[in-house]
Amino acid sequence: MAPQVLLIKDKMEVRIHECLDELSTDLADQIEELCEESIKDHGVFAVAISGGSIISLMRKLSEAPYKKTIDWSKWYIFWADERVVAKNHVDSNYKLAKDNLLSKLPIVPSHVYSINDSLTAEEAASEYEFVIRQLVKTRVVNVSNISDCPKFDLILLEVGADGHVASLFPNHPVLEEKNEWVTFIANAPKPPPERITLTLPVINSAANVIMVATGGVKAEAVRMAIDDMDPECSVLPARMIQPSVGKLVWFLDVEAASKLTRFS
Ligand SMILES: O=C1O[C@H](COP(=O)(O)O)[C@@H](O)[C@H](O)[C@H]1O
Repeated sequence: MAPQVLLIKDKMEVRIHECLDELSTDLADQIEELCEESIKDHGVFAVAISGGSIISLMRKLSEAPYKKTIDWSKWYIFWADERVVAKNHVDSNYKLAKDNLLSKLPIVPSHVYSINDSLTAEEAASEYEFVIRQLVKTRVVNVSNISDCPKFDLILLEVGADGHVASLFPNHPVLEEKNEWVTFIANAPKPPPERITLTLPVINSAANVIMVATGGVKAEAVRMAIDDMDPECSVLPARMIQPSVGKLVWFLDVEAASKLTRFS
């Protein structure tokens, strides 16, 4: 069954699915389409991924037809955020993606830019920003036309039940960071406390952002991120994702969409 599609603004679309299998297929179709556009435009596809259940929702990419039809040699993988733990730790976003997705795809190993797990949070954030800066210089990662920020071809985010995305948590000073591309926090309200994250200006400079939320537990966060709100209402990180030039597409299941006033 085709998803119900709501067009909220010219650059924002919400796709609501009856079941997770349908959502996964639609997500894989959308990623393949964006990948083809990017490769046609500038020869590569630079993607930042997140942790959480979005990784299992991306699983169709490792199945037919996508595994054969996608040009994996042009993919460059980054992380929107990482927890400060060893790469083989159960909380590592790298481990989650490696075990459940990347190990099943023919991505060139040297195109996988994971965050250094042998450094402090501060050092790892600054090293990751340096790595991205080098890749912007060589145009593996594009640069924004309106700021000096990197312009990832796609950033994939999952919304937490509290409205956080990447490691940008509600009411946290990290939301104010305007200068760094990558920063760190030491006190995340969700464990583990130490994390490294792309900042809001970088996420909002992407050519495309996909936000995923599934399950009734996320319905309130989704409502507060998408519905018309009183400007006095506290601003949720998920609502602060508004690409300046790029496109934003939400992938929801009916449970996560259930509190949206526009959804019938
Ligand atoms: O901690 C994280 O959480 C989000 C997803 O939130 P969840 O509570 O639904 O698991 C994830 O996307 C992010 O990358 C991560 O570090």
